[in-house]
Amino acid sequence: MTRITSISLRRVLDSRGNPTVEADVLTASGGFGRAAAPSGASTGEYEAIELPPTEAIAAARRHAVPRLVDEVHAGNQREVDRALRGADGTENFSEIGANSAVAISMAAAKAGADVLGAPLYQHLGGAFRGDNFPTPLGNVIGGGEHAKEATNIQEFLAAPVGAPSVSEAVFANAKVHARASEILDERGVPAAKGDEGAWAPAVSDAEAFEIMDEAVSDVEDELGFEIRFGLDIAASEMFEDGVYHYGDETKTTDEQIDYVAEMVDEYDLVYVEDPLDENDYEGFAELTDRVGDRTLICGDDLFVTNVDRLQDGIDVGAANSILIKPNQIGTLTDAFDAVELASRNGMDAVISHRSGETEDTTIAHLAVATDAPFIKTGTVQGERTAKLNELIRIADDAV
Ligand SMILES: C=C(OP(=O)(O)O)C(=O)O
Ligand SMILES: [Mg+2]
Repeated sequence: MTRITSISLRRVLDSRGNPTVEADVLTASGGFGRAAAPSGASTGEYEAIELPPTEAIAAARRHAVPRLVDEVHAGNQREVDRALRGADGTENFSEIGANSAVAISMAAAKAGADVLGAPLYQHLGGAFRGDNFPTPLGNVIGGGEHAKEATNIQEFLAAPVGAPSVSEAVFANAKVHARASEILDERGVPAAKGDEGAWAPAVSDAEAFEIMDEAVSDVEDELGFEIRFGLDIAASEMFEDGVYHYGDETKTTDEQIDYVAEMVDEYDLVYVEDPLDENDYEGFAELTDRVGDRTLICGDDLFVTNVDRLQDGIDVGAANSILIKPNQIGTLTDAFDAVELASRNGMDAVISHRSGETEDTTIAHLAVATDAPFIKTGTVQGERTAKLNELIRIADDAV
């Protein structure tokens, strides 16, 4: 029933105005799935390879489509993803591009769900999923690779951990985003927006901490449930010549660990992603040892959704959570394997968007299917609200 009968690939626009790969998958019984690849700006050194979309599409048509059409079943995700890996033949999808691979992998999952008449999260996660919902981590203030002349730290993320429902959490983040804008106005600081819709003011990191703290407290008081915040430091982007660069200032690794540990305690941070360089497993382990009992230390560029890198991290105690971005590794199967390895080792798996996105909503379903404690998918802006609104629909049983 779910035998794949056709795959179409095309270039569509992403949120930065760049082309990306979109895939349509059709099955023998009329099942249909469509998905598009996202794209990172602060990419990890060890991510699977994103090819220019025209090349990725041509290579996938030549190598992958013949191995999939009439050969595999969209309902059998491992079969689909094994065929994609076989067609590519490299470790990092450098032949067909992780962008083509992930678009086909996700479109096949949707086609499989369509045949079953089930929501994607149920197809991916089973009948026992859908009672728990991830807390959205909302990017409110940011800079780094996502905006020029703004904070050094890439993302300041609101985390409405006490929200009674996913819908109230989503609206709480939007209120924190709006309140941050008012505080910036009060301080006379103009702010454009970065790639993910976060405010990108020309303020120091110290001032951004203060603004975030105030915005979160104000909205917490107004709504009456706990809201905390977290960070994506994206430290690999700051690391050069053995030190971390904060504008004109630098920090050694020991100073960086002390700084992050101090911020965790001063601001009661609930989440810290990539506090250290992507090659510094030891530094991650030291920081996790110091503050991992009271916050999530999450590896994004560190693990790149890759089970081998995750296993290396588990072996030395680096981080207590992993960020899952399907396009970092190329298929849903690989992403699920990373989630499973993490959870078998007592680590949380946080599902994430990329800074370049489309209206695709797969990650909302993935977060529910994997019982993720958090999903990182922005706060406002159409390509971000697409996922947040889908979460609201999933909770409402309206997908
Ligand atoms: C979402 C992120 O940014 P990008 O997609 O640019 O890697 C991130 O670093 O977590
Ligand atoms: Mg990151």
